[in-house]
This record gives sequence, structure tokens and C-alpha cells, in this order.
Amino acid sequence: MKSLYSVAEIRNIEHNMAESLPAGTLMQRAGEAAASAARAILAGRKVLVLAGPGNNGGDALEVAANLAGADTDLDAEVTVLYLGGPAPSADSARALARARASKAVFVDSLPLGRDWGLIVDGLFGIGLARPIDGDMRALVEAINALGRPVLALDVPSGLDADTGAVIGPDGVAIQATRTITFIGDKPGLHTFEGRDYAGQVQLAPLGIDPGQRPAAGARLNEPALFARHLAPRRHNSHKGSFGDVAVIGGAKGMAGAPLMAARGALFTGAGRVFVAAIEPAGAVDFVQPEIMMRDAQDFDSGDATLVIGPGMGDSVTAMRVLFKALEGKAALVIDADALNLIADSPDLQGRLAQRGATAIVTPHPLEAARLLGVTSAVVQGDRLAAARELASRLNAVVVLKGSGTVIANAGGAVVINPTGNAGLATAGSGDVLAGMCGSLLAQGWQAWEAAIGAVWVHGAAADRLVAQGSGPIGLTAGELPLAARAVLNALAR
Ligand SMILES: NC(=O)C1=CN([C@@H]2O[C@H](COP(=O)(O)OP(=O)(O)OC[C@H]3O[C@@H](n4cnc5c(N)ncnc54)[C@H](O)[C@@H]3O)[C@@H](O)[C@H]2O)[C@@H](O)CC1
Ligand SMILES: [K+]
Repeated sequence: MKSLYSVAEIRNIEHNMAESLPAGTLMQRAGEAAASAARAILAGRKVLVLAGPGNNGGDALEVAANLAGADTDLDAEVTVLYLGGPAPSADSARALARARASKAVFVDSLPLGRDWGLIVDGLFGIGLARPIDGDMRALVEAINALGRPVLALDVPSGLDADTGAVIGPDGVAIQATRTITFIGDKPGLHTFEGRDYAGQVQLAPLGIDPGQRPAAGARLNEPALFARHLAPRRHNSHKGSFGDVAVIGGAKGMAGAPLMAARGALFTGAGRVFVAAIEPAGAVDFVQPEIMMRDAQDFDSGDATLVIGPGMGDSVTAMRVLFKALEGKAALVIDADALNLIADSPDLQGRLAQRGATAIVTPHPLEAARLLGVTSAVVQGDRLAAARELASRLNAVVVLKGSGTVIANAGGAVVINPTGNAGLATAGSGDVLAGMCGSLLAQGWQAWEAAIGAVWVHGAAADRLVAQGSGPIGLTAGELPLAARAVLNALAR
């Protein structure tokens, strides 16, 4: 299980471990682990180590001592820019003495030149309490402008390890190539701006085995979390074995959105797929004639799983079919315009919350903001908290889309999705995702697993397309269903 620990949880673990280990042990282990990570990505002889005033700086000094120690076999020139205060912690003071005794050269301003084979970022870790400003800000900007490989210790300096936001207002953060994070992995490295600032994330548990760590409040999505639904299909199957999905949406001029959702459902294995259009645009979809076209006004969806909202608009008919869907017992995916209608209606919010946790809602940050009555900046500022709050208010599984999609349920479980890429930032990709959620629900998956499974597969489909050269630039949502089919079948095998 890939646990993600909040700063408070990490502090708690540190506190408990400190009592059973000799002083300085964890910092030494952090320094050793980071030094070997540094060796692995070194792109030249010169190493610049940035060491800040706290224990993150202490880790950096340990790295310098390891890379430039008398007994090292590494032929590197290590320069340390130490920005410590007058009273370092005992651990940091010990690390400082070790680094000063090594071959590392100490400087007090950023040396000229840009030929660093590696820059080690130990300015700030999880103790950063306010935006980086003044000379430190100028230093961070200068480092980022160099464009050299950067190994961040624990967290890229300036990034909030809980939220993935750059600590602001008006803050800056180090742009890392790789982040080696200590004790436990952290949510902020995997969502919002964290993906871009952290680069590749590597965990160094520092000898603390999982049994010594309490359960974390969040985790990274992985197929093991939904694997129990991935059984191979029985030979004696028929289309009724895999459920019906009905996509309700498609106001005037928006006929494509429900079709994208329908294709997402079809290619991930739903038995039969309908589009019930608010404004019927045609009797058949000639690209995908398997999809059955209906008129939402008089459509009887029977037991079908409903995906409601893509391109649905806000007409009286839209409102009426949404009301009916919320009244019904069918499993439900609520997306796009249906979310905006619900945001405007406390009555519909109440009905959704009362129908039991069989609904999946799939807002992007602005839709989530409308539902919560805040701005999208507030949602993005703490995506985990926003998803948790929404799941609890709506009594539903919430899929908060964006870089590092966050999935939360009313019981407080939170998962961050690691698959996917910038190619998904294109019209229609959300419709495909909603259809995929509906498809897995229709095939009997529980709402939670349908949501995390669909999000994982959807992202992996985009990754597959990029690996084949079909993105991220110009990746179209229409390509996702076929790629998702390949990913899902590979998982099922
Ligand atoms: N405590 C432990 O047992 C361990 C801690 N470790 C390291 O220690 C880090 C946490 O250390 P700290 O709690 O000392 O915190 P940090 O080193 O992250 O930073 C705190 C220091 O920065 C100063 N500061 C905060 N915001 C500032 C700002 N905007 N401008 C200028 N100065 C600012 C504080 O006054 C304090 O001196 C972790 O991220 C990790 O790298 C590791 O060595 C593993 C073990
Ligand atoms: K750092």
C-alpha cells in the first residue's frame, strides 16, 4: 500500500522514533539515502548543496559530508551554500561539523556559472511556515533559472507537503528534477502543483518499517485497490451480464459530450449503452452504431446505471430528468452541467445526500468550488480537504479532477491518482471519464472502486497514448476509450 502522510503524521512518527534511536540517526540516514540518490543522477563533477536554517538544511549538510568525505570514491567538487541561523539544532550542528571537516567548500553567495552537475535543495522541508521572500526568494528564482538537475530533499523548498500548493501568497518554490522524501511519502508531492515541482518522487523510509508507522490519512491509487473486480470474464457471458449504462445529456449544440461518455462506457465493457439526449441530434451515431440513441423526455432507463450531465445544459427538461434521476434507485454518476444544477439547489443537494452513497460525482475544480460555495483557488489550495468536505456533504464518492486527481468518500478515505498527463487537459476527456465510471458501476463494481478504477485506467490510457507518441500535445478525448480498453484488458489478464 502506498501511504501518503500529512506533515502532522510525519511529525508524530519522528517524535516516536526519536525516543528509540540515538540522536542524529534519522538525519544521518536521510543524508546517506540522499547522497546515493545524488550519485545516481549526477550529470557532471560539480555539486552545489543548498543548506537552509532548519533540519532540512541539516540533511543537506549530511549529503555534502557524504559526497565530499575523506573516504568517498566520488570524484566530485562539492560546494555548500549554507544559510543557517545562529542556533542550529543539535542534529544540524553535528551535520555542519561533519560537512566542514570534509572536502566540501563553503561559500556565502551563489557562485557564478551554471555548469552544476547537480544542485541539492536542502533550503526548507516540512517546516516552512511562510512564503519564501527576500534574499531566499531571489536565490530560489536564480536556481530555477539555471535549469540544472535538482535533487530536492524531502520536499521541493517552498512547496506545501500537505496540499501541493506553493506556500504563498506570492511564494516561490524550487523546481526539482527528483525529490527524495523521508520516512513516508506525502500528498503534496502528487497533486496540484506538486507534480510539476517535485519531478520524480523517491521514498527513503530511513529504516522505519511500515509496522512502525500508523495508518496514513491518504494513499496513492494503484490497481491493488480495485483488483478484486478485475476477474477474467466467464465464457458463458451475455450482454446482460455487464449491465446497461444510460448517458443523459446533450442539449442543443452539445451532442458530442454524451457520445464521448457513451464511448467511454462502451469501450470499458458495459453490456449496453444508451444516450438519452435532451435535444435528440440523430437516430444513430454512425461512428459508434452500438450506442442506442433515445430522447431524454420519454426515456425509461429501467435498471440502467445513469451518467447524467455531459453537455446537459440547464433547461427545464434538464432539471426534470436530473430530479427524476436523484429520486430513482439506480447507481449514478453526476458530471458537468448536472453538478452546476445541484450547486444552485440546496433541495437537490439534500436529495443527493439522502439517496445513500451509490453516487459518484466528478467535478473539476470550478464545479467543486460552486458546490462548496467557495472560489476555485480555495479548492485548489487544499484539494484533499475540498474533496473530503464535498464527499461528506453530498454523501457520495467525489472525484476532484486535475493534476493528481483526488478521490474521496463520505467515510473519509482519500486517494490521489498518479496516472495521467497534461494530454488529458482537453475537451471531452472528463466526459469519457464519467462514462467509464458508469461502465464499471454497471458491471457491479462498488462506487468507491468504480471511481478509483476508472480514474486510474483513464490516466493510464493517456499515458499509453503519450508513450506511443500520440500526446500530450494534441491528444484527443476520442482516442481515450480505445486506449482505456487496452489498459483494462491488460489489468484483467
Ligand atoms: N526531525 C526529524 O527527526 C527529521 C527531520 N528531517 C528533516 O527535517 C525537516 C524538517 O525540519 P525543520 O522542522 O527544522 O524545518 P525546515 O528545515 O523545513 O525549516 C524550518 C526552518 O526554516 C525557518 N523558516 C521557516 N519559514 C521560513 C521562511 N519563509 N523564510 C526563512 N526561514 C524560514 C524556520 O525558522 C526554521 O529555522 C524535514 O523536512 C526533513 O528534511 C530529516 O532529517 C529526518 C528526521
Ligand atoms: K527541500
